[in-house]
Amino acid sequence: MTVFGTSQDVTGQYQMESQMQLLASAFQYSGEAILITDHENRIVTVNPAFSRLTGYLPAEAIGRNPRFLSAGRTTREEYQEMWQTIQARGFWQGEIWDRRKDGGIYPKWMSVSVIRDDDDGIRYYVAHFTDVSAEREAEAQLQHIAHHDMLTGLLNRLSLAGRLEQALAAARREGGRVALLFIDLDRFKVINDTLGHHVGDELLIAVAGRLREAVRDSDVVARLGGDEFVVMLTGMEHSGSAAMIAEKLILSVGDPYVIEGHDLYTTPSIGIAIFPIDGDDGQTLMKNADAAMYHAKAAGRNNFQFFDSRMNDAALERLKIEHSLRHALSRNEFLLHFQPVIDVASGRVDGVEALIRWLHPEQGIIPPGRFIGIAEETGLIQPLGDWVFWTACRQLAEFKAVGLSGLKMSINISAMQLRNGNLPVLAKGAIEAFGLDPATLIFEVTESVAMHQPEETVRILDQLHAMGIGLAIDDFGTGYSSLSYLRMFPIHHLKLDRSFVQEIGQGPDSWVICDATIGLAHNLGLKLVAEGVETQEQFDYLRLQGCDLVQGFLHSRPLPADEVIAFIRQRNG
Ligand SMILES: Nc1nc2c(ncn2[C@@H]2O[C@H](COP(=O)(O)O[C@H]3[C@@H](O)[C@H](n4cnc5c(=O)[nH]c(N)nc54)O[C@@H]3COP(=O)(O)O)[C@@H](O)[C@H]2O)c(=O)[nH]1
Repeated sequence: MTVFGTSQDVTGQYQMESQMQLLASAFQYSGEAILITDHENRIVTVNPAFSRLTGYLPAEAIGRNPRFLSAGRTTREEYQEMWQTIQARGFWQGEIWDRRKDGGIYPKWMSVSVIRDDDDGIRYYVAHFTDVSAEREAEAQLQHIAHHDMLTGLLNRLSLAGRLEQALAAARREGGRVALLFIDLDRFKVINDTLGHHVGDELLIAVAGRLREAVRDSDVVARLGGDEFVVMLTGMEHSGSAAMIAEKLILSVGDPYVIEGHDLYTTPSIGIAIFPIDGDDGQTLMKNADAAMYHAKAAGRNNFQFFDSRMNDAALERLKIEHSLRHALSRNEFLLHFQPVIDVASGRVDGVEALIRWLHPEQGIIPPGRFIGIAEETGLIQPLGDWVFWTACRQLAEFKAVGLSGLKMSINISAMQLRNGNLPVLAKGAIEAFGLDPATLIFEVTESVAMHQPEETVRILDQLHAMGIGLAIDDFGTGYSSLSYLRMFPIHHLKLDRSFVQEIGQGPDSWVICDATIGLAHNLGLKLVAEGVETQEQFDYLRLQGCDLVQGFLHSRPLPADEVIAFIRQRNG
């Protein structure tokens, strides 16, 4: 069979068609929204990704000018610049804000290209775009993290430094004042160490909220880390305004907190430095506010202090002590002195209180008032307290060995020692190692430590009591004792703080607290020990009121071991 016909080469057409199909699929399935407009910028077509992103179907978009998508956030100038670039270069890329059909606005990253005809006239504009909200949110979050404290949401140290520089620049220009209030929470470490970091964190969040509420929105509140905060005040007429705000912060932060069922208390110590009086730059002001804060701590905490140039010497001194304290234990620089406790009725020495002394190689004897607080804040009180305990027990065994059997040894126990759970084990070890009678050991816990976390204190004191160890509440009258807890503590002694003893004879009501405390102790079946008895008048009054035991310079200062042995032998015969 013969076939006649003509043939034509369709390869080019075929290639063109398959190219078109490929482009159509790319348009159809592109993940990026694509919108094509004609030379008058009327929408000719949109792809499915456009509808998914904007919410508009093709029929709702075609024929319209794309400006209907605008969120109204991109400025007229920005659009003008975009069009100028498109006309001049045939291409533009950038970010603009649009609005979806549902009203939601979003930033989009868009590229616009021009397609020209054979005569170089504009035929189409092709725009590709994607929603970049997620990227912008992530960036904003990173910015937030970089400038804020993650726990409390307050500004961080970095942002504070920036704000401080701005405020100082404005104050220099306009002749204003800037106050920095450096705030450190008193005994926060105890809460953190005893109730755990999650409770400590909640407390910091609550404190941050109170600080924020106590000042104006325009004032800056920042957390530097740990329990350190800074409030920066601007636009003050005089320094008195900073004092008023500090007072307000003390009241607000000092109110009780209820966190995870615990009633918690903390107070702030605040140091104030003011531009231009206390420093000309941010760094100096921060350093001076910090020094003033340490001064507030030293002045009894829960107060504020203005910076004074002499404070830098004190801050330096504190730093030096903290530094050398870290090595003092391994260098064997501590020793114990013992202050006799006198039985009022018999006049005999009933026991002694172990009091630590630091024999500093350059400064000589440093009293505990200058380093116990630092040891508590730095955590060094734990090894130091263990050393005191062990050394006092060894000394008690030596007292017994030289014939002073039955003598009692009172030992001060810090908050951290009380709560870390190790104390009963340590006590058992020492009692066994030195063959001590547990009843000759008396642990002294200050009233504020005991009342800070009373349920926990009861639990630990119960364990020590069960071992036969005697317990005393120290500095009684200076804290805020709840009588119901006092009844629950398995204690044997109340130690009346020396500030009340020293008031005896000083005025018409000077005896009231002494009398009431003696009465309270006896009603609870406890012995009352009066501390700091310095005069015969104080002693006579206390004896008359039925005080059981006294301790003070009238009878003896704290003495080294050999001297206290001689004192007891002479006194007890
Ligand atoms: N956690 C520990 N704390 C301790 C330890 N050793 C001491 N301390 C505490 O340090 C504070 C100051 O103690 P110190 O300088 O030793 O003063 C004691 C006495 O010297 C002083 N005192 C005694 N009698 C008088 C007096 O008649 N007048 C007067 N002005 N002061 C006197 O009182 C201090 C004893 O106080 P107290 O413990 O409350 O009985 C002090 O708080 C110590 O507790 C330690 O090893 N661990």
